[in-house]
Amino acid sequence: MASPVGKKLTGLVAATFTPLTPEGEINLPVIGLYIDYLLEHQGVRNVFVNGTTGEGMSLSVEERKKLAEEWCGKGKGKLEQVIVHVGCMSLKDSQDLARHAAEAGADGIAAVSPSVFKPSDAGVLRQFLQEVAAAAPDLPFYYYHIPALTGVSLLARDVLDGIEKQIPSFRGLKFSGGDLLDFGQCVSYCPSDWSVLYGVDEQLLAGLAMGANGAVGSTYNYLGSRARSLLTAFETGDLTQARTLQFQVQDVISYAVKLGFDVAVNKRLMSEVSGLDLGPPSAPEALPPPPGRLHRAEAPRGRPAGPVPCQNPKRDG
Ligand SMILES: CC(=O)N[C@@H]([C@@H](O)[C@H](O)[C@H](O)CO)[C@@H](O)CC(=O)C(=O)O
Repeated sequence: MASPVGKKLTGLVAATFTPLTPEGEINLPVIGLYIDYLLEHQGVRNVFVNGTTGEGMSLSVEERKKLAEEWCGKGKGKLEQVIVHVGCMSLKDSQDLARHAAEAGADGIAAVSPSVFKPSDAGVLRQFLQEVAAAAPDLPFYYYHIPALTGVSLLARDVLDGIEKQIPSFRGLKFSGGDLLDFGQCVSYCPSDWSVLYGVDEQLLAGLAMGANGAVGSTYNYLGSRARSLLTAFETGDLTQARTLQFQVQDVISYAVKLGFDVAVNKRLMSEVSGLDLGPPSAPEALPPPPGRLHRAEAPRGRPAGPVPCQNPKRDG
């Protein structure tokens, strides 16, 4: 079992999609191929499973367990870190998933805030996170901050206040929001052995400038290679190149936004770029656009028509 003082989580982390059959059942055999694709074509060695992109909140606890087992089992010896998201509306389900992730061999767990009955203040949320983390005390624990989806408008910095005293296994957070004041305050609060991971892929460079140790995001599934180059350019001080690469990522994302960028469109984009059959989104997403649309529809304004500028092993070898 991994120790909470295990390797610091840095670099890119792909927030994985959940492969489904056309009937909506989880499609476990795709996961081994998915891992090979991330490693071989995107150079991404860390994954965040059952999060927003993975539609974790729309899956049953049993489905989430099977997915966690498959990612941990097939990723063993290949991936660097498998972080399993265990957040649920129910504390008991979250604890059950946390215990299960530890048994399955995860390298860390993360949890979002409950979002129907929302915590009234940061202390209440910290208490919830503490009770989840305590179910798997030997695993590094991360807070997953995504206010636009949870509707929980607490500052992440307030959630962090004194959290190390309540959660000895606490090792950082995934910050999926655009408030760079709050993000900077988190960076400044966190000790150097914690990981502060930024989660808005179109603004990664801003997150890095503010001190992010890495990034978790959906687009690193198919733009991972480009985003890695961005990280390298930033680390070597080549801001011009880093900005150019960020603009390219932004072009793809704003193109997808015009197609109604949601999990359905995002998943379809990943299927088309990777050649993996990830299937439909989980209900109740809108139906995805017809196959091929994402590659053949008009290009972003001012750019030549053609496929989105991603590496495509099916076409590019
Ligand atoms: C709202 C949302 O899904 N945000 C994504 C981003 O990667 C996002 O897709 C990207 O920045 C494009 O907007 C991640 O922050 C979410 C994530 O990492 C996850 O799936 O757990």
